[in-house]
Amino acid sequence: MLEIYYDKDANLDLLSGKTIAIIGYGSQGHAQAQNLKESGLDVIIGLKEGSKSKTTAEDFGFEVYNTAEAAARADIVQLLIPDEVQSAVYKNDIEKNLVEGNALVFSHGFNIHFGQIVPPENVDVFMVAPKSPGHLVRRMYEEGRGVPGLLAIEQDYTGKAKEVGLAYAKGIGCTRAGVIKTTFKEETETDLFGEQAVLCGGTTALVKAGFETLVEAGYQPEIAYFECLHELKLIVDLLYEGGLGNMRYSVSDTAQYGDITVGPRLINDNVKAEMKSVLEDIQNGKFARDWILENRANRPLFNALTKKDEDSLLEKVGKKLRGMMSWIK
Ligand SMILES: NC(=O)C1=CN([C@@H]2O[C@H](COP(=O)(O)OP(=O)(O)OC[C@H]3O[C@@H](n4cnc5c(N)ncnc54)[C@H](OP(=O)(O)O)[C@@H]3O)[C@@H](O)[C@H]2O)C=CC1
Ligand SMILES: CC[C@](O)(C(C)=O)C(=O)O
Repeated sequence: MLEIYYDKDANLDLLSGKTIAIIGYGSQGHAQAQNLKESGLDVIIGLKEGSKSKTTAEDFGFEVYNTAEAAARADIVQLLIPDEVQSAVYKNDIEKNLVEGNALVFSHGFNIHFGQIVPPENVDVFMVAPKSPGHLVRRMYEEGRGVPGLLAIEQDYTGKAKEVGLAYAKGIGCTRAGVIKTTFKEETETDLFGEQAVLCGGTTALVKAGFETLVEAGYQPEIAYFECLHELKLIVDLLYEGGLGNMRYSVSDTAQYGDITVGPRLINDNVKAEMKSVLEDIQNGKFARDWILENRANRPLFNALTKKDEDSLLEKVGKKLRGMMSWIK
């Protein structure tokens, strides 16, 4: 049954007098730390020796410690470093500094769900996962808005993990938009599926295929870029604001006819069967194993495929055209 929580359901006072260590000051780390601080909470930052993020965190007024010391000083330790390094950092710096009744927090369930981190039984383990890139977690909070989030409780040693988790979600602004209760398994599998099949992988593959089809047919790359990438943002804004109906209200009837008759020719039963297979690889641990091994091998596939896209005509044309639009950072 759906459990969804808003500001009125969360009590920030549960976090007063507690020190929250944010480990990592990247996309999620800077956003969650800054939002929590502006929500009136006591936040410190934990970083590795020689971290590039140290000065940025200090410039915002944070006290920065090495990872182990930050964990030792905190009641609540939120791991916001990349998933692929969390297990080693946890083993080296965090595990020995957790004491009874502390909370270990995540924003994605990968390492708990796939057994890469096994916390002691005498701490709370929960997840507050914003459904948004970190920079928008921050921007929306600053604008008095918020992004939705998910809350999952893996261990409730203190008996207060859910209330503390909701307070944390309120501190970063997620209860303004709605926080849904889930499990580590559901968050991990749906998040990986979403980023692979739709949000990142599905979208970039669709954009590239559309751009290449037009360019290979002899059309100007700049027009193909505006059509297949630039305008996508404007269409997605309409979907975000009011669903399919809102987008279809704003586009021409000609576009809507093409949308409803031609879209399903492309995203057809074969694509859905492939999506199912992608989901199975997530559920059976194949994707997790591949990603862990890819990192142990120093990312040969990750680097080669990223470089190929960086060198593509789509990226070169986009850079040139965006350079003419001063409002795009
Ligand atoms: N990115 C996002 O928007 C989202 C992320 N998440 C989850 O949030 C968590 C954090 O992800 P994200 O914010 O993308 O992470 P980032 O890649 O942005 O994290 C960068 C930070 O981690 C530090 N770091 C990098 N490598 C190491 C290391 N080996 N040891 C110690 N510190 C290190 C960096 O230090 P330095 O500056 O020195 O390099 C920097 O402070 C993950 O669990 C992710 O799945 C969940 C929802 C969305
Ligand atoms: C879509 C990518 C994401 O899952 C996110 C921003 O929510 C991520 O892990 O970065």
